[in-house]
Amino acid sequence: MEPTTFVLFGATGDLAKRKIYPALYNLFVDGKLPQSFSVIGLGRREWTDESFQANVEQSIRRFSRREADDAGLVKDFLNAFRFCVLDIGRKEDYQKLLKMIEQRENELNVAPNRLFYLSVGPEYFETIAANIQDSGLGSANGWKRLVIEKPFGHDLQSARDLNRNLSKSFAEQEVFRIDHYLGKPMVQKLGALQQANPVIQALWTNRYIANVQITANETVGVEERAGYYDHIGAVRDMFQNHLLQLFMMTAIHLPHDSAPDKVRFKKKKVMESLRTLQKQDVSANVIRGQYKAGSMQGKPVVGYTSEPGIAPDSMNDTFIAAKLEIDDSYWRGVPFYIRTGKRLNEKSTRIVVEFKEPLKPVSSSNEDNIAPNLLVFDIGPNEGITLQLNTKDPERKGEFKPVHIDIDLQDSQDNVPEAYENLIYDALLGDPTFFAHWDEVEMSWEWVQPLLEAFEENLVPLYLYEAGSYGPAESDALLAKDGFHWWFDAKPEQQIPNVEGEQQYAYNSNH
Ligand SMILES: NC(=O)C1=CN([C@@H]2O[C@H](COP(=O)(O)OP(=O)(O)OC[C@H]3O[C@@H](n4cnc5c(N)ncnc54)[C@H](OP(=O)(O)O)[C@@H]3O)[C@@H](O)[C@H]2O)C=CC1
Ligand SMILES: O=C1O[C@H](COP(=O)(O)O)[C@@H](O)[C@H](O)[C@H]1O
Repeated sequence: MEPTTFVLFGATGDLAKRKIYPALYNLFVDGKLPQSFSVIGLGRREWTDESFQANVEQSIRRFSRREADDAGLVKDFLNAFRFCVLDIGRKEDYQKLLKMIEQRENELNVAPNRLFYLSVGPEYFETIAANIQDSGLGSANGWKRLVIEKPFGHDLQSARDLNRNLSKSFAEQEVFRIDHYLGKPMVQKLGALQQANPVIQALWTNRYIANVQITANETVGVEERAGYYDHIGAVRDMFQNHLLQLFMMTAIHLPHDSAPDKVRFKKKKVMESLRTLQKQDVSANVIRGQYKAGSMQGKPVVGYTSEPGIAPDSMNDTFIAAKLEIDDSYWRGVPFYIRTGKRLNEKSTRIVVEFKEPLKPVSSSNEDNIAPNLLVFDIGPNEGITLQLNTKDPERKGEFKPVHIDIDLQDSQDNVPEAYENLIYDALLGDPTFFAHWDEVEMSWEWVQPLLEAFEENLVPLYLYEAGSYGPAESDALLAKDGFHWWFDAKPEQQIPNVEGEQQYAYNSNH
């Protein structure tokens, strides 16, 4: 890996503390940082190198996956960190930064490869990019990269404006747009599972698949982020980015050679074939919800509009479910149901692929128990892959019963890199595969824009759902219209027959 100077805007902030420093430390322990590596932290706070290093040390002790108990190792790691007081709007501060970086590069005798990581509010992205360009920070004789956090725009127009402005200073191949769902280990495996398994490849079409369900349910409410969330809602916070990225990663058909350009090209193809919704069609295909008071794990919780900082008459969405259709030869006729929300019954991010049931039309009475084959990718909080098949139950007159084959990934999970580790590592390597290309971002906003307008104009009802439930009943009805239901919601009538204690096949992925 090439020598790199990691220039971190927002080095005193929450994201840096909780995610970036722990990720860097884990990479360091795993020998995945460049031999020659410096971090220059930036912020307005009057930190010194020493106070910066002390803050980083606290962060890695508290949040990193790898133990920070080897004093020598921790010292070596912290030695790479320097701090520069900088106000994003002050041009002269960038000259000071340039001198400091050049001095570090000279000390270490390394090429001026600079990775600028913007862990600051989106209102600063354009100013920072322009100042990097104007100050000469971006015109040294090495590579430069820009890593930016979400949100990338507030709607289609603002995203386009932002992109146009950033592209004055950074070319598309230099911009690494983080979507942390793309860094999740199971999401990174989706493509490989398809590429390396002809069985999956062969089944990945409308000939065999009845529908696909993508869920990202959360138990948390708005937390302390009222000011941010009340203007954003589930549609911008999760759906436009994370959920549509999961959708693309599920629907792509990958060639064996998965060079970054190919993956991105295939994702773009999916978005190009995605049937667009007109504003007036949104309410038939999209369910908008907001949580009301309820209970979470037996404890009462307030409704969204009673949360601190939220207007009592807020119409903001804390839940969204949508039916998407892809108009290409692979997926025509296969609905993709996508949902996400806060204050739901459980934290789970999951993709369920439900297969068609060719046996059903010729079934006799003892086949009533036949459940569809399902392929389930659990993305979080636990990773796993499960295949639901049917077998015969010798104790019940040979009735059919479903069994689960669990691909048990638990043993190997203790040391699985976290999303930010994967993404920072890729950014250091310059591998853009798991970052959002502008085309994907733009097409996601294009699809979402009619939803934003329909929400704004109240063309879509806002359904209230009880905190601790699985969202509004209308989200169930969205699937019921097509003869389907959400899998794995703990509603008794929708549960698959209990297979506990019955024959199960467990394969450890290490075997
Ligand atoms: N926190 C999280 O879990 C997540 C955050 N994000 C995104 O990451 C970004 C950062 O979030 P987060 O760390 O939570 O935010 P914080 O509010 O905790 O930190 C903001 C950072 O920006 C710096 N900053 C603000 N204004 C200026 C300025 N004028 N000049 C220089 N530095 C400035 C602050 O430094 P100082 O005060 O020292 O000037 C601070 O380091 C945001 O875009 C957020 O949306 C994305 C996903 C998750
Ligand atoms: O980006 C965001 O993601 C989190 C959920 O992330 P996860 O990795 O815990 O699934 C969400 O809580 C937050 O509102 C959103 O901004």
